[in-house]
Amino acid sequence: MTAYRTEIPPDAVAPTRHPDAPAPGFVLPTHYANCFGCGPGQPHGLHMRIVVGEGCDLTATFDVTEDHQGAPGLAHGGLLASALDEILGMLGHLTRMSCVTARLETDFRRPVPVGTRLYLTSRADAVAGRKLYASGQGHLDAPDGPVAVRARALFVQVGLEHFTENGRAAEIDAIGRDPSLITHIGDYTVNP
Ligand SMILES: CCCCCCCC(=O)SCCNC(=O)CCNC(=O)[C@H](O)C(C)(C)COP(=O)(O)OP(=O)(O)OC[C@H]1O[C@@H](n2cnc3c(N)ncnc32)[C@H](O)[C@@H]1OP(=O)(O)O
Repeated sequence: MTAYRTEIPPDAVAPTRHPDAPAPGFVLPTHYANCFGCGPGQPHGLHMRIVVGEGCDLTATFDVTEDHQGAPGLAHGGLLASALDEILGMLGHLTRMSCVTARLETDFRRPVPVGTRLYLTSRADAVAGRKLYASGQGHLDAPDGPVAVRARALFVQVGLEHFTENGRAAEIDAIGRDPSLITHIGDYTVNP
């Protein structure tokens, strides 16, 4: 059997949904206007609409367009991995862990034609210190459609300095001039 580096370690615990996490059904706003996964500022981005679930889980849709092609009429695999990365990363809204992706393992099970609406799910599986283990999948054209892509991921919790010290100054400064580029939910923002 394959040994995954995203295998959950024995000292991990079940994730806890934060008491102030958004309610089930809440549509998460983009966390950053220029995010490729969810931002409106990216004309060819994924424009994902991510909805809070009942537990530590999320659902989303992603419409695959001609801008997302890898082979003729088919979605690029890296973009499908990006969609999973986005819905997995947004789980931090529920656990209130500001995380970045450390590892993302993706299985591509079926081709995804242009014109497909991909129904994505993600859930937090376990937490071990700063590490959040999560998994997700994408279904073709219906929430219970065939699984086309699935992933397991490890996210690592970071502080705000991860973004302010590593991000390009132009974009960090732009947020200083226009704070609405990043979105807070109540008193909280996941990142940047
Ligand atoms: C709302 C937001 C939605 C956004 C969705 C999209 C999210 C993204 O795509 S984020 C962008 C892509 N990711 C990145 O740029 C991250 C780049 N990597 C880094 O900055 C660093 O390597 C970082 C922060 C992950 C870890 O560095 P650091 O803070 O020094 O911690 P480090 O001690 O190395 O690792 C912490 C733990 O994670 C483990 N770990 C780190 N990387 C990996 C890995 N790739 N595989 C397995 N384990 C890992 C370490 O072994 C360590 O485990 P333990 O605590 O048991 O010793």
